[in-house]
Amino acid sequence: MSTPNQVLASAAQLHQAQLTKPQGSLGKLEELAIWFAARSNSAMPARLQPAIVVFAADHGVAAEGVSAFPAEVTGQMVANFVAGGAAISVLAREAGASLSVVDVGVASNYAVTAGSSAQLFRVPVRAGTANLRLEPAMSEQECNKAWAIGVGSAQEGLVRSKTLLIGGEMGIGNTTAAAALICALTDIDPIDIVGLGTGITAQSRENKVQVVKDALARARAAGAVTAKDWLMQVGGLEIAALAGFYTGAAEAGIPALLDGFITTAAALVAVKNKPEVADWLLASHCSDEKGHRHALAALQLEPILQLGLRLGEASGAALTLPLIQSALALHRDMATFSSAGITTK
Ligand SMILES: Cc1cc2ncn([C@H]3O[C@H](COP(=O)(O)O)[C@@H](O)[C@H]3O)c2cc1C
Ligand SMILES: O=C(O)c1cccnc1
Repeated sequence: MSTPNQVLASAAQLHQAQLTKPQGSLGKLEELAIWFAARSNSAMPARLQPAIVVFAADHGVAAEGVSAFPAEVTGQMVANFVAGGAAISVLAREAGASLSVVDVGVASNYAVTAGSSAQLFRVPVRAGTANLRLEPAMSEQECNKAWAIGVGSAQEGLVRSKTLLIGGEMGIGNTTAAAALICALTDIDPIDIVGLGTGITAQSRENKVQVVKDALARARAAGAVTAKDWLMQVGGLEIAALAGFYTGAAEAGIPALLDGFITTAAALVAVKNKPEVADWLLASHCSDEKGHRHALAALQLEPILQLGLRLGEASGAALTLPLIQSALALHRDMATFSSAGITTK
């Protein structure tokens, strides 16, 4: 796996010091330019070519009443992504990012219209996971298959010539799976991680906490130890694909921008499985889902934005793109003190 280039980072830092502004006055934007310089082939990184890939799958645990919406919404939203009407459809267009949808396990039938705004790949590993409260969400083989689809999505034609990869997700019930994974991999109590997802009531949340506790106890008794063990026990097919996606991005030396709670849970799995993946991850925002900030802290990631979002789909990552592109444009295009003839002390 390649590592970020510290020589380019130092060159970028020196360049920042010469731009016509007080030192450090562009705050986090300066850090972003230096971060990308270390991960591109140049101290002056070009405008990013972002690719958004949304992984979709269903969750057997939806039968436990853990979501405010029925499971069929997963497939219906896939159709909405393809038709161009979802939040991520709009935001991808605004940001000039390509949008692809990968169905790794949607259980319901859904119809897609021709003349689509997003490319759809139907490669279901199985029709949704099993109910993770009662049994392993998937087999080891299914988990590896979903993971491999994610790796392939980060390395093959889908993202050719792209310089920033963004993973998104759609899967009714997936905040339950993500919460269980975060608890398992950080040892934080479900009370502090389980949130309201699509907007369940406080009473439903109590049930959701219990579902996560039961799943963790069951998986622990079944001998779950490694990140991949936990992923097959209490994860989801789209979460496995996302973990593979981040791993594939890191292996290809392409930075990946995280979105919300679920993508961060997948990143945690990828990093616990292979710590070097962390070098290629950037956090876009901190969502309103209760445990997100804990998951980001476990990855030692600082989010760029906090807008009270709780949507997923890659929406928070897409919203961060204009800021990142601006950071790079400032780095490339601002005058230096000497070129502008501005005196310093
Ligand atoms: C219409 C609609 C669009 C969405 N887009 C993303 N999610 C988000 O909500 C789901 C997770 O929440 P929970 O665990 O409570 O089911 C995921 O599909 C996530 O991507 C949506 C949810 C709905 C209902
Ligand atoms: O933070 C997220 O990604 C999120 C939160 C609630 C529901 N769906 C996604």
